[in-house]
Amino acid sequence: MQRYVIDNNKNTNVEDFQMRDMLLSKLKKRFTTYGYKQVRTSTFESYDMYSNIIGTVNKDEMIKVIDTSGKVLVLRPDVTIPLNRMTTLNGLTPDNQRLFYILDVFRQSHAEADEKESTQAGIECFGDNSAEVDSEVIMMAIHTFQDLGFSNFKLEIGHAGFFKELIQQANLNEHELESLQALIQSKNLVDIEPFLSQLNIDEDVRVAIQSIPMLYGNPENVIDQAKSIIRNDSMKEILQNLIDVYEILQAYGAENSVVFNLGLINNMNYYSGIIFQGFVDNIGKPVLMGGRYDNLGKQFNQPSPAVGFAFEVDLLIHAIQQQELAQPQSPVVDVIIHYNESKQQEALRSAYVLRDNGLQVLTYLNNKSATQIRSSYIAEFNESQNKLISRKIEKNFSNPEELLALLQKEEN
Ligand SMILES: N[C@@H](Cc1c[nH]c[nH+]1)C(=O)O
Repeated sequence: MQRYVIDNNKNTNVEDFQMRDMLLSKLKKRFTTYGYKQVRTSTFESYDMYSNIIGTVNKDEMIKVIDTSGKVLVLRPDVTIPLNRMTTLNGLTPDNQRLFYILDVFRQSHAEADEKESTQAGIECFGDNSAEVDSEVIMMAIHTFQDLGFSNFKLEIGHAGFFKELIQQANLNEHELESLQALIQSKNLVDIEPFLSQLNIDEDVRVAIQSIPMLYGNPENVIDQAKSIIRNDSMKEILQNLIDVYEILQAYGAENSVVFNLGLINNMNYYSGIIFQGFVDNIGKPVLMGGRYDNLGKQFNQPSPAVGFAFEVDLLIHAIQQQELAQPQSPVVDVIIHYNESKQQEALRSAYVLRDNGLQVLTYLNNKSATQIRSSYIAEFNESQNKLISRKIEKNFSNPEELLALLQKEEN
């Protein structure tokens, strides 16, 4: 028989779903405490928009669909771009400056052809380009990592402009630039030197570029080292921006969670300022990416400073499972009611009252087996008595209201 399975490992079971739901509610709660409001964007986007915008997802990685009128669409490959378009076109209001989303994005890289769909939980903050906002956004990411129980996570902070400024002085063609970016990204010190020597660039620019992969680690050390390769005022400003952000992170008490990496290069090319990636143990890829992208709005004819990030939810789940950070399994329901036929009316009325008060209830006639299902309480209705049982108590009650009162008292 044909097995119509497209993506086997995406068929998650109920337990995985519950754990995912718990994770998402933690993320939502945290984002909300920083004043962010949830939004969504359309699943279908115009292919033309993505192909005309500079610095977006690689065209080959987008998943295209054709609608009934023959128009080419793409499945949402990124959320930052449509949200940026939405806010720049609608104009900034107090309500749309701080937005968050939990949405699927669709991309298919050649390296990971099976992965087409992943969930991102992200935030975007529009309308302010201060170091305070950069730091607050980074702090929010750190706070979220802490909520999820990761003890050993790191945020690597860099700057999209630092590398770009240096590179401009080297006059590389597109192909050379791509190769150099790949070498720097993989910190391939062995190959960088010969690669740069065969290009026609100034000696001191070459030495400066060569030192970029080493600009990694303790922020204070990196800042000191970077000072020695500064070549113009823009680079000086960039370094000052990094210093400012670091000082504010120190004020938050978050300095131990960050390292500086001036060789950091993010996938998206729309970044113009500070950029960052988040890492946890045993996951070879960043589980979080973000940064400042002040120039993206200009492509919708409306400049708008903005900064944001997105967590890769599927990678987070993988990490949580690996590190066994998920809480022990919670009861499936609050109360299981067992009843005899003679007590049916009383038992079902009790179930109604409890459910009406927000409790999760399952009912079983004549002790029909429900032993597999975990519940915090069992309520028994039989000829002789009505009894509420939990690990801690065993108490009699005579009507639904009394049962509810008992449960409420126990929970307080
Ligand atoms: N959209 C980016 C993440 C991001 C959100 N905001 C800023 N950057 C990505 O998919 O990598």
